[in-house]
Amino acid sequence: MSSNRQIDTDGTDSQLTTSGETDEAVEDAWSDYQFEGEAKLSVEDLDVYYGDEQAIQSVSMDIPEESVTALIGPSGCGKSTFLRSLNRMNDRIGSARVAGTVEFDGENIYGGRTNLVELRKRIGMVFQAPNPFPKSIRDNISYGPRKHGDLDTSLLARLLGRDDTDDEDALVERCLKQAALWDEVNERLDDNALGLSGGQQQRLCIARCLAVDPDVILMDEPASALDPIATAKIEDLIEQLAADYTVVVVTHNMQQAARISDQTAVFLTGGELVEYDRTEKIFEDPESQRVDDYITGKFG
Ligand SMILES: Nc1ncnc2c1ncn2[C@@H]1O[C@H](COP(=O)(O)OP(=O)(O)OP(=O)(O)O)[C@@H](O)[C@H]1O
Repeated sequence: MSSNRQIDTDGTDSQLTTSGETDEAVEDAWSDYQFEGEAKLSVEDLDVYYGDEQAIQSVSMDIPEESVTALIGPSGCGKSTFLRSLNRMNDRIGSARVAGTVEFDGENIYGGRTNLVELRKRIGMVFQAPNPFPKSIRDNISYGPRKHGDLDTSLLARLLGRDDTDDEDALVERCLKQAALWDEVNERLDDNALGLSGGQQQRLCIARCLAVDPDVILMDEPASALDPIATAKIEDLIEQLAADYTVVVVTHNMQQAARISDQTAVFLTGGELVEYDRTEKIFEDPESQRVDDYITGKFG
């Protein structure tokens, strides 16, 4: 990383990097966020590499249960990589290599015994672009539980008197209500999901994620492709979900992080976690000068 020396107004000198960030030694205390209650996820010394490139550097942080944690930082600082490492989605990228531990309810998900299907059922994911299946609204919800063997509405099940159609109806209604979509779609559950608006499709994807009963929902910029009204609905929904679920959300939108999250982690260039604290503290009185510069728009 190249840099230019500059003299700050307080007389100290510092380095300006090519990204516009001022070089500053990161203090561990800035990311040692203390909270009441249990950590749902506990990350310790996490490094992620793509080939020889390191995208996440020695990140440690505890994520409290039943709350919203926002991950913010400039483009390319590793937010999505970090998010994907929380349910081992990086395993799907051939060049990705992960070191360190991520404990989920006290169990290291990178230990040898992890069942990835079960892990991703309990730690679900919602992506930037809504990606419903090209199936009916109902089938989008029941697909996961059917696949996991929790719902059976087949002819054989009917013949054997073990038909779960009533359970399926109840599940579809519960999930669509939880995702604040029921009132808009309950008359057309058998219509193709691709006929919904972008915002409705994203809420359907959230409902689909809820259908397999997760504990944690990871969201990667879930509203960035949506208009302001659809975005507001997703933001309200995220806040409501935090009553029952642990939500971790990557966002480029700092106002959004400030509105919806309980705690905010700021990643900066090179995949470092620079500061992690209550959202109010991060936005009103951060410890790091670099975080202050980023929040006030001096770079990023
Ligand atoms: N599949 C991949 N293969 C190789 N390098 C990758 C891959 N995904 C991400 N990277 C690299 O890892 C670094 C972190 O990327 P990542 O997408 O995690 O950052 P980000 O903060 O989420 O960025 P953005 O805000 O632009 O989405 C970048 O240098 C990126 O080029």
